[in-house]
Amino acid sequence: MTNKGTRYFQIWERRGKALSVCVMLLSGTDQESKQSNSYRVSTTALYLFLIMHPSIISNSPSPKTFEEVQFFNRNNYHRGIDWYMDFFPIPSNVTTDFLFEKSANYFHSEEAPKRVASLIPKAKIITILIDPSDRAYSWYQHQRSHEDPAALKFSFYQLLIIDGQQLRTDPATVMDEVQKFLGVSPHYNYSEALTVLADLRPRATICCQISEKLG
Ligand SMILES: Nc1ncnc2c1ncn2[C@@H]1O[C@H](COP(=O)(O)OS(=O)(=O)O)[C@@H](OP(=O)(O)O)[C@H]1O
Repeated sequence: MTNKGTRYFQIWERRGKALSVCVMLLSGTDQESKQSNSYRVSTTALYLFLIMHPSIISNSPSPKTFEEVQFFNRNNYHRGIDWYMDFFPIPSNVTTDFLFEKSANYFHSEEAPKRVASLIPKAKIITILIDPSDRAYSWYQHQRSHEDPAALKFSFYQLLIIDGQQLRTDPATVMDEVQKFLGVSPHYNYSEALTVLADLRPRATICCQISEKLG
């Protein structure tokens, strides 16, 4: 635990806040895109379902960071635990150990996991994963609705999404789809050219088989 983490933890204990705070480190699947990788993964639905529960309390919105607290990933962390806890106004008639917050950018922050581990070692963390192609399509439609120039330039019909697992186990079918997508002719019969076992052999073996077949 860092010195700062230790100090915060002592303050935390002094305040008697021995609470289980659930920090939602929300995740999309596009880890390359730092801007968008935690959006469109159904966080709103989960958030709304959680706050329906009478024993679960979420943070009050932060006007500065589009409602999310963004405590663990940004300089807000240096404002201290009191600043953070002020986002959790617990009504006097409610007793609960279940507080949570979701801040989409925690997922790809390098600092956030370390800080959470220092400050709330028993935190429970929820991550949502969705199919990357579903998520990509959702994000694309979202960007178009906000008139993002890049999204408006391309139709989704210009994009073919390949299942990487299927490419390993059933490459001939995938290559049929690729040919159809490209509109290339003549149709090349990959079934005859490739004989790849459908089980999960080591990649080197599969590559060797393909190379041998392609000669
Ligand atoms: N009940 C339920 N369960 C699971 N998913 C649901 C549910 N309700 C809505 N949705 C879908 O959530 C998608 C929006 O995700 P987010 O709320 O994370 O979007 S945002 O980042 O806050 O803009 C968005 O997905 P797409 O419709 O594919 O874009 C919503 O349809």
